[in-house]
This record gives sequence, C-alpha cells and structure tokens, in this order.
Amino acid sequence: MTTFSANLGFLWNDRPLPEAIKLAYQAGYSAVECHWPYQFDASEVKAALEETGLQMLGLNTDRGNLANGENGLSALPGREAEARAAIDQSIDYAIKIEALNIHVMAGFSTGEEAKKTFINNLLYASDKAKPHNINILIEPLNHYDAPNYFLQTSEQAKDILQEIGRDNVKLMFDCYHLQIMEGDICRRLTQLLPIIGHIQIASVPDRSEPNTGELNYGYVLSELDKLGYSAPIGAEYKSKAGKVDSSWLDDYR
Ligand SMILES: O=C(O)[C@@H](O)C(=O)CO
Ligand SMILES: [Mg+2]
Repeated sequence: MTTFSANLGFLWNDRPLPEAIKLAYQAGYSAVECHWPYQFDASEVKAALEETGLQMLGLNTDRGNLANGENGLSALPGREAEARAAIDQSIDYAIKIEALNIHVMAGFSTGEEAKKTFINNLLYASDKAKPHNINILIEPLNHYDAPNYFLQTSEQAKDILQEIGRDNVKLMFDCYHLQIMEGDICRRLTQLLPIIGHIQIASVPDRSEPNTGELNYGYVLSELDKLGYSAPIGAEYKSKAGKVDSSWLDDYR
C-alpha cells in the first residue's frame, strides 16, 4: 500500500509549521517533510510530531542570499564556509526534531570546479550526518523552474553519487522535475532504486495535485509497489485551488 508524506514547504505553508503538521495528520498523511523550518522553534515542531506520531522525513539546507536569488550554496566555489555553516545548521535542527534526511542544495553554477566543490561539501555533510543516522540527499531540479541550477538530471546525480561512494548520500528522485528533464520515469526509478533516498510527486507540467497532468501516477506508484518500495511518497505540489485539497489521496489508497 502506498503512503504519503505532506510537503509542508508547499502545503499549509501559510500556517506555522507545528500547526501544518497537525493539519497534515488530519488530512490522512503518514509523514511530513519541509523545506526551510529554521524560523520555527524546534521543540514546538518536535512536540507536534510527537502528538501526531508523524515523522519528519526531510528538510533543506539554507539557500543563501534570497535577495540575490540564490538557491543553495554547496556547488558554489569560494562559498565553502557559508555552505558548511548551512549544513551544520540543518544537521543541528534535524537532530532536534529527529528528521531522517537533509537535502543539501547545490545552487546556481556549472563546470568542473562547481562539481568538485559540491562533492567536497557533500563529503563534509556525510561525515557530520553519519553519527546521527541522517541521510544526505541531492535533488536534480528542472531547467524551467531553476535555470542554471547545478544539478539538473538523474544521470548527473548518479555520476556524483558514484564518485562520493558514501551509503548515507542519496538521490532525491522528484518525478515532477525528472519527467520534465529526462522522462522514462519507471525505468529510471527501477534502475536507480538502490541509490534513491526519497521520492516526490506532483502533476506535470503544472505542479499541482498528482492525479492530473501528463504522468500517470497510478501506474508509477503500482510499479514502485511491485519493486517493494514502501517508504512514504512526498506530495510536493501546489494546490490548484489555492486552498489545500487532499481529496486526490483517495485515488491512491
Ligand atoms: O523540488 C523542489 O523544489 C524541492 O524538493 C526542493 O527541496 C528545492 O526547492
Ligand atoms: Mg522536490
């Protein structure tokens, strides 16, 4: 049976995170994940997780200077000190709320130096996260939403993960981004399963409720089920109506 994790970066993101966790529970989600929880008191987030029994699957490292349009720091040569401070911050927060994964955001860059910088920062994150049983994730983003983002395809991610060779550094397979960039979703999920740490979904191309759009998630999720994948699937979509609508969950349970 497929279970789902509510991505609170998009769902109920107008509410304080502890309240959003409770709303996700009431809507029938089995887990939660977020983007940047740092403005919320970790002890209040932990209390909401305990009250609902939901686990926080993941959070992201800080993006850097938002006024300058930054979207992560870890593949930016010369910005290692800030990238590592963001990694430290995310690990400290994840420990407090017992989150499972940290998505280390690469940022806008390209080339061999950027790759080397990203790998070194990921090794740093891997070492720091290991004693706490936290996994590090890297996520390719599509070139329409994040033009010039360093990590854009699962092929590129696979190559980086092979070079890193750490069992706690994995791929965040966001079907929305990868359908846009590469397609062939079910074959890729099957082949990459050993290096996948988390899977996310949304409709393509409009990133709304997963039961619409060009990708048939009924089929994708049943293939994952056949592969024995049983972790909650991240629902990372923006509700079409503006107000969160969770009725699509009934199509897949
Ligand atoms: O797909 C996304 O946009 C997110 O998973 C994320 O963490 C980066 O914005
Ligand atoms: Mg995603």
